Amino acid sequence: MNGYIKLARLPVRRYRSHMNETHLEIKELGHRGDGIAFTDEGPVYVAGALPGETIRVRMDGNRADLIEIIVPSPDRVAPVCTHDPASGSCFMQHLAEQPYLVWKRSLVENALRSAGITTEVSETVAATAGGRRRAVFSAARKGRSVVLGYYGRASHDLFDAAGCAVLTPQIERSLAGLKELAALVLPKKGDLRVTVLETTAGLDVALEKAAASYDRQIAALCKKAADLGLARLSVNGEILLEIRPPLLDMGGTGIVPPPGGFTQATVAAEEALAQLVVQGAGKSKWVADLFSGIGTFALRLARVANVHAVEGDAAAIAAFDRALRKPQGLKKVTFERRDLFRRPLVRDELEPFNAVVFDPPRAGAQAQAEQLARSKVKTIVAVSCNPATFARDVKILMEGGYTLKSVTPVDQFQFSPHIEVVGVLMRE
Ligand SMILES: C[S@@+](CC[C@H](N)C(=O)[O-])C[C@H]1O[C@@H](n2cnc3c(N)ncnc32)[C@H](O)[C@@H]1O
Repeated sequence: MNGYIKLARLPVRRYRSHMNETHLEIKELGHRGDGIAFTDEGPVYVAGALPGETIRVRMDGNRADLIEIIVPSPDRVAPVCTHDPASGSCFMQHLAEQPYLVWKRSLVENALRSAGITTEVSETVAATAGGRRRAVFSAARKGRSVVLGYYGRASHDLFDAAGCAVLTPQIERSLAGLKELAALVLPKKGDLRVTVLETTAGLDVALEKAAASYDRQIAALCKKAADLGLARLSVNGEILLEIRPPLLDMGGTGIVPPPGGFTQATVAAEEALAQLVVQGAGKSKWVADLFSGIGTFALRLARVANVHAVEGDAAAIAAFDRALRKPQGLKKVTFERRDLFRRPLVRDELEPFNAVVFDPPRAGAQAQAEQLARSKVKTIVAVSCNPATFARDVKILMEGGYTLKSVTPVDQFQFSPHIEVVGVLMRE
């Protein structure tokens, strides 16, 4: 009778999950960073587990929650930050640096293999030194307090970013003040998007999805921004305060990016990618830089070649235009705003260029790759943040007669499953 009462009082979920406990041996690391065990029922994915480990888990369909590590991997290390590893995208803090960089390279190798491309992939360039100078946070009310941070992995739980180990020290130090700033304009529903960019003039902060009534807070927002020593503050696309122009140095050319606009997340990655791009373009006299953003590559390429930059975002092109108005010692630079998904540069338009660089968003550049595959352009440098669409686009180019000369992964989002990649192709 006593036993029955005890059992009846057990929460049903705990009782059930106890029944689902089992042991697994992890054999592989998946592309999202999960350990994979192979069972009679198929593969089982376990977040936080590493190949070679024997673990006790609670099964949940083809996933399992890690309860205990019975035999740890020699590659397991202590996480560098105190946050729950499920917060943000820093899932891979438990893997030592060397096997981590090898895993990152395997993400590119596997994507190429899936597209039927076998090629040597260079070692991953670790480009995380100095920390993330651009970070996008969410801010929302949680009970009585305000949280400024990241969403957990596949969850709606917002984790506070305080103490985040992957940010630049300046951004990390500013988090408490930025939270106070965000609290002034939190929307009633949903969350505030807070983009922070460290520039040579200080932090450039863009708040988006702010409460429509933010007008009433303008004085308080400006005071807070000045107290925090921000270079610039924008709310819902409107620049409220610019104490100093938030300047970035793009290989010797100064540029003020649009509020909240795209930049590479770390200076180290920007420099590594740009170096691979400039090297890849080689001695080409005329280079097209497609999906050029604010000119991260174009401004560096223009030191040695004539450049035509093409970008879809009006604010990015306007910033690029402003940067060009100051004498910079650059070769001839032209630009156009154009939607390259709908209207890629066609074969005849590609004719004048000896080299083409493209760096599209995650969706890739299929339409542009199809045009390039029919072109006579000698050198193509494909830059990507998505190995799957990179492989698809490279395959299109190879089917059009290009030879893949090199593939280099660049790690800018430390501990995450994200990887940048640069491929150089030539028509021989
Ligand atoms: C990954 S970013 C690269 C930007 C730049 N190369 C850099 O490194 O800073 C991709 C760029 O493609 C632009 N973009 C997105 N869709 C586009 C489209 N359909 N046509 C043209 N540009 C587009 C974005 O605005 C963004 O600037």
